[in-house]
Amino acid sequence: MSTPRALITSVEVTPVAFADPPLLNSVGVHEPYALRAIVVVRTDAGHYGLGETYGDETHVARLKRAGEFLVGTDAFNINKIAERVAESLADDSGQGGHGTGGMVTTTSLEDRVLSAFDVAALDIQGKVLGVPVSTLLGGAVRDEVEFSGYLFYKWAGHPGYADDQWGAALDPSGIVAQARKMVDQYGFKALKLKGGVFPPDEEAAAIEALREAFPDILLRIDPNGVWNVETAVRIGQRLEPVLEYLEDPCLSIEDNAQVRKQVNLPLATNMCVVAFNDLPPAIKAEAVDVVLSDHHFWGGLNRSRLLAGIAQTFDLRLSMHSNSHLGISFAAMIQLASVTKNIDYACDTHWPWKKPEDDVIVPGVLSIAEGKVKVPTAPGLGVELDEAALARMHQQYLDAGLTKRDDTSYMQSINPEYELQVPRW
Ligand SMILES: O=C([O-])C(=O)C[C@H](O)[C@@H](O)C(=O)[O-]
Ligand SMILES: [Mg+2]
Repeated sequence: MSTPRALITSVEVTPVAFADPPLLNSVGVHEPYALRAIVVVRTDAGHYGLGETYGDETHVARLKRAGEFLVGTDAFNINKIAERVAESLADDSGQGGHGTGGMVTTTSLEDRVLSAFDVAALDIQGKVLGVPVSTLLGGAVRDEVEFSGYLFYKWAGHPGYADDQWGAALDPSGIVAQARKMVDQYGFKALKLKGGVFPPDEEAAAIEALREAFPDILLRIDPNGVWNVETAVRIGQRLEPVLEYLEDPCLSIEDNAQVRKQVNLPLATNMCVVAFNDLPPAIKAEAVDVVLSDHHFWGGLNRSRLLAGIAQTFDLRLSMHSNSHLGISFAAMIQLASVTKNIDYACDTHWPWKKPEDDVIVPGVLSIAEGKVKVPTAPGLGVELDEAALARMHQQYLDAGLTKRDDTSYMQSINPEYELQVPRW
C-alpha cells in the first residue's frame, strides 16, 4: 500500500459572526455578535478539512498569510505544516488581539495560528483514510464526552435589542433560575459560574444558592484572576465545602501558588498556564492542580495530546476551557476529549449560548443530552460544512461591523464609568 498523501491546493479563511447574549465577565460584557474564523483547506484529491478559531481581524490576517504558505504541503505532515506556519510568522511582531477579549493574553502566537490548520489536516487525514479523528489520535477511550453548564451573570437583553430567551441573571436567584433552565434542557451534572463581575461575597452567595438548589451537581467558580490573594483565600475557604474546583482566583502563578497553600480545593487555570513555557514555573511553584486545556491556543489536537502527557507526568489534572464557538470547534473539542484519558472533569462549552440555527455545519450531529455529547464516528471530525450557512454567517459578520472582540469598550459604551482593574477585589 502506498503512503497516503493529500496535497493542499487552497486555504480559505472566512470570518463569521453569530448572535451572542450580553454575558458579563471581568473585562466587560459580550457584544451582540461573537466572531469566529472558519478555515477550509482543500486538497488535490478533492477532500476538504475544517478548522475554526478566533475571528479578530489581526488573527484572520495571520491565518490567511499562513494559508498561503501551506499550499503544496501534504496534509499528512503536520510537522511540516507547523514549520510553514512558523515561517509565515517570522516577521510578525505578535501585536494585535486574536479574540479572547484581552483575557487570555500570553498564549503562543505560533500555536494559536497552527491550531486551526492542525485540526483541518486531521479532518482531511480522517476523510482520506475513512476513520474518525479519534482513531488518528490514538483511539477513543470514551464514546461520550461530558460537559458542564456555563453560567453567566447577564442582562435581560442587549441595550436597544429585545430581551433574549434567558432573561436577566444579576443575583443568586437569577443564577439559580438560569441554572435550572440549563440543567432541564441539557442535563448537566456540573455547573461553572463565570465570576469576577460582582463583589466576591455576592458571587459566593450565588454558589451557595446553587448548592442548595442542586445538591448533587458539581460546582465551580471562575473570577478570571481579578481577586487578590487575601480575597481569594477568604472566598476559597468559604466555598471549600461546595466547590469541585476554584478556577483562576488570581492572575499570576505566584499568587495562585499562595492561594493554593491556604485553600483546601483544587485550583484550575486557563490564565496562568496557557503555553508550554508556563508549565515549568507553574509546576515548580505548585500553583495549580488542573490545567484547562484549549486546543485553540495549545497548538491544535496533536499538541494538546502533548500537554496531556506532560500533565500526566507531573500529576496535573486536565479539564477543558471554552470561548464562544461553533460546531467545528465543538467537534474538535469532542474528538480531543474522547482520546484524552486524563481529561477527567466535565469540559466547558459555550454551546447553549448560541442559537441552534447559527452554525456553519450541517445540523443534527452534535447535541448535549444528560450533560454529554456522543463522539462522532464518521470520517474526520464527523461534521460537514454547510456552504450556504457559511455565506450567510459571513454576511452577518459584514453587517455586524465588528472587527474584534472587545468586551471592555462595549461595556464602556453603555457605562462610561466602567474601568478595567486587576485585581478588582
Ligand atoms: O474560563 C474562562 O476563563 C473563559 O471562558 C474565558 C471566556 O472569555 C469567558 O470569560 C467569556 O466568554 O466571557
Ligand atoms: Mg477560566
